[in-house]
Amino acid sequence: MKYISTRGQAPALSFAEAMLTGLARDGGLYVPETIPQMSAADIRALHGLSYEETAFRVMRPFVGDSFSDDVFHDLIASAYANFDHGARAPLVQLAPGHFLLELFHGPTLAFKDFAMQLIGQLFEHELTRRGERVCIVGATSGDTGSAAIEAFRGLDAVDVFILYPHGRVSEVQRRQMTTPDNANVHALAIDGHFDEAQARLKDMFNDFDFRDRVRLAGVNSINWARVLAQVVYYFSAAASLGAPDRKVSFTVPTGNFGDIFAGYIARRMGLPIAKLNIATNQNDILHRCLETGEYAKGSVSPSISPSMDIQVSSNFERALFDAYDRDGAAISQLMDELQETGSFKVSQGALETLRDTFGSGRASEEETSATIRRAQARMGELLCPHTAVGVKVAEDLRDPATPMVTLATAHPAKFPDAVEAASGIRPPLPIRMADLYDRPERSTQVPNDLAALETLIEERIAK
Ligand SMILES: Cc1ncc(COP(=O)(O)O)c(C=O)c1O
Ligand SMILES: N[C@@H](CCOP(=O)(O)O)C(=O)O
Repeated sequence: MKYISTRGQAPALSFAEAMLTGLARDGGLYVPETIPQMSAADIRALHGLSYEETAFRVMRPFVGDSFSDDVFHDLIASAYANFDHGARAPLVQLAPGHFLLELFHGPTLAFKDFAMQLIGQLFEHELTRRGERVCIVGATSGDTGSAAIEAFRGLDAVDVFILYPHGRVSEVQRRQMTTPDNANVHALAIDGHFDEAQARLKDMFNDFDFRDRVRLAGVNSINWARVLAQVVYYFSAAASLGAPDRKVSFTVPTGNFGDIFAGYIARRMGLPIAKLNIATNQNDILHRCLETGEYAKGSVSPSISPSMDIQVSSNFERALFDAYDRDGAAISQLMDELQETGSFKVSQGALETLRDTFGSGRASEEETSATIRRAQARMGELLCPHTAVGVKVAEDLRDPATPMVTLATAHPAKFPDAVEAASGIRPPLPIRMADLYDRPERSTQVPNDLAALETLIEERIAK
C-alpha cells in the first residue's frame, strides 16, 4: 500500500513513512493510492466483534507491511485498554431512528483519543525500531492538543509542542494541555486563532531546513494515520445498526474536516452510508461552499463550540482531490488561489460529486443552546456544544426512512460553562480528573510569528 500527495509532486510513501512524514513535501496531504474494499460479507462479519477486532480488520489493508499482524493487534489492544467504556464507542438512542455515537470515553474525553491513543503506540513502536527521535508540533482548537499530549507525554522518542489559541479554548481543555508535568511536553498559547496556528504549523513543514533539522512530525489530521483510525467507528456503528443490509446516514460536527473525511473513506471502502452531513457552527465555510460552490474564508468568530472555530478546513483538500479525479495540479492551483485571494470556486462537476456524498447545515449559537436544553429536558441527555450542533443539523436534514447517527464528539464536562448556561446543569468531570483545577499549569505565550516559534522550539529541544 502506497500513499500519494494531493498535490501530485511528492514521493509516494509507505504507511509508516507517511505517518512519520506528516505533510507531504509539496505542501499536500497524503492519501492512499487505492482504497481497499470491504465486501458485504466482510461487513456482515463485523457483527458482534470487539471494537479492537473491528479496528484490526478495517485498518489492516491500509497498513501494508509497515507493521506485522501480531504487532498491529497488540498496539490496537494497548491503544484502547484505558477507555472508560467496554464498547469503546457505544451507540445510544436519542429519538426513534436517531442515535448518538459516543466518542468521548477515552482519556481526554473527546473523539481525538481514538486516533491519538493509537498513533502514540504506532509512533513509539516505529521510532524505537528505527532508533530515531522526532519533534511533534501540533495545532489545536482544544481537543487535538490535549489528546496528543496525553498520548505522547513521557515517551522517550518524541518532544511534543502544542500551539493552542490564547484565550479561545475552554478552561478544561487548557488545563488538560498545561497541567501535565512531563519534560517532553510544551504547551504554547499563540496570539491568534486556530487557523493561524495551523498555518504556522504548515509553514514549519514547508521550511525544509527547519523541518529536517528538528525532524518535524505532525499529529494533526494532516497525518493520514489520524484519519485512518477514525474510519473504524463508522464501521462499528453502521454494523450494529444492520449494515451492510441497511443504509445509515451520519451527521458529523465539523471543523477541520478530518472526522467526516474518515466517514467518506468508510463509504468509499463499501460501507453503505446514505449521506454524510457536515454540521458547522457559525464558522460555516464548508456549509457555504456546499451551497454556493464558493470556498471563501470569512473571519473566525468565537463560539460556544470552540473546537470548530475553523475557517480553513485542512482535510477538505483530500475530498477535493477525489472530486477533481485525483488531479494534483488542479488541487495545487486551487490551494495557491486560496492562499493568494482567500477563496476559490469549485468546478460544477466537482461540486456535484461532493453533493452526492455530503449534505450540510449550520447551527447558530441560539440553536446550539436550545438543542442542549431540549435534549436534556426531553431525553435526559446532556450534550456538549459540538454534539449539539450535530444534533440540530441532523434533525434538520434527516430522512426518516434511514437511521441517522450523530457523532457525539466530546464529553459535556469539557465545556461546563456553555452546557450549564444552556441547561442549568453543570456536568462534573470524571473522578479520575477531579483534581484538574488544582494542578499547577505550565504554558508559554508565543507570538503568531514563524521565526519566533522555530527559535523557541529549537532552543527547547537543544536543552
Ligand atoms: C469536540 C469536537 N467536535 C468536532 C470537531 C471537528 O472535527 P474535525 O476537525 O475533524 O472536523 C472537533 C475538532 O476537531 C472537536 O474537538
Ligand atoms: N478541532 C481540532 C482542530 C484540529 O483538528 P485536527 O483533527 O486536524 O487535529 C482540535 O480540537 O484541535
